[in-house]
Amino acid sequence: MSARIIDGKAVAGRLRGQLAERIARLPFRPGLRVVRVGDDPASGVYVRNKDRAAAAAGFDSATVQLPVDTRESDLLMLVEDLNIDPAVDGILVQLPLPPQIRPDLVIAAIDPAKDVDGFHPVNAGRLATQQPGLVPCTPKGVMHLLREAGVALAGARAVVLGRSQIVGRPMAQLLLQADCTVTLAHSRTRDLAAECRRAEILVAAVGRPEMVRGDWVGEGAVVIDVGINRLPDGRLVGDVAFAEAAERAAAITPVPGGVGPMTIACLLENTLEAALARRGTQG
Ligand SMILES: Nc1nc2c(c(=O)[nH]1)N[C@@H](CN(C=O)c1ccc(C(=O)N[C@@H](CCC(=O)O)C(=O)O)cc1)CN2
Repeated sequence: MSARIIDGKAVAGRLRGQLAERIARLPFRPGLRVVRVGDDPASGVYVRNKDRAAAAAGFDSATVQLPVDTRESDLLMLVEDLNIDPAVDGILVQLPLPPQIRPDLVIAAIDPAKDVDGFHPVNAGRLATQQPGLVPCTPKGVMHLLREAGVALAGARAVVLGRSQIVGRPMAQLLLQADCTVTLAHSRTRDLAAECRRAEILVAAVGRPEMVRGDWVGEGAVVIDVGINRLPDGRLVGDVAFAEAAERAAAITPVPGGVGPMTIACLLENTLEAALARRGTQG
């Protein structure tokens, strides 16, 4: 089998276009503030991409750049300022943070109504209890992709590889809400390859370049690669060995051009949702 490519770049472009049309009809511009601490080069690319996409869709977007030796207390004060700023609808603190700053503390300091990353414990709890709230952008983007690709979700055996707070766990919750039968596999799972092979939908989110080999993929599976790994030679690869997996999968996302652009589009979608919810309007 040679897999159909699920084009995240195209789906993200359409979603951003729809958001731009909705924003053009609003009497205000939703405000997004991205906070970047330090100069991690990978984060630099993402932050620039976010800025560009946000501006093109009509958001009032700005990045606050802080030095790498910023104190945790100073970052917490900035978050508090953004929490009370009426022009700000969405706050995103770019991860990873330097070691002197505890990410959990910073995430918990963000007003849940402005937590467009969906990482705050209140939003994580809402997702786990099926209440409306802001949903983490990457798993939300994966659900958009699966639906756009026409993948039948109800009853499907889905395996999520990776149990991180920001991708694996919320991903499993969303698939469960869509009536998949979900397995959350991780580094302590016995016989990971066999577990993955049973999946009709396989979502790889481990952050290990090309860890998922072709023989980990069941014939006809849908493979979603969340990993974005920069190799020493400069190439960007996912968590899945693409060419091998594409031989067996029915459909697969590429890296780049798969889940990454969807993360950015869903950040914008969350910012619009947060802006409308804060004003008590549907838009
Ligand atoms: N606060 C957050 N920090 C981080 C998150 C997050 O969701 N919230 N996720 C990742 C990085 N990330 C978003 O911030 C992200 C990474 C990559 C892309 C992307 O579009 N990648 C492109 C390739 C870009 C390139 O050439 O390097 C692609 O896959 O096509 C978007 C978002 C960690 N931090």
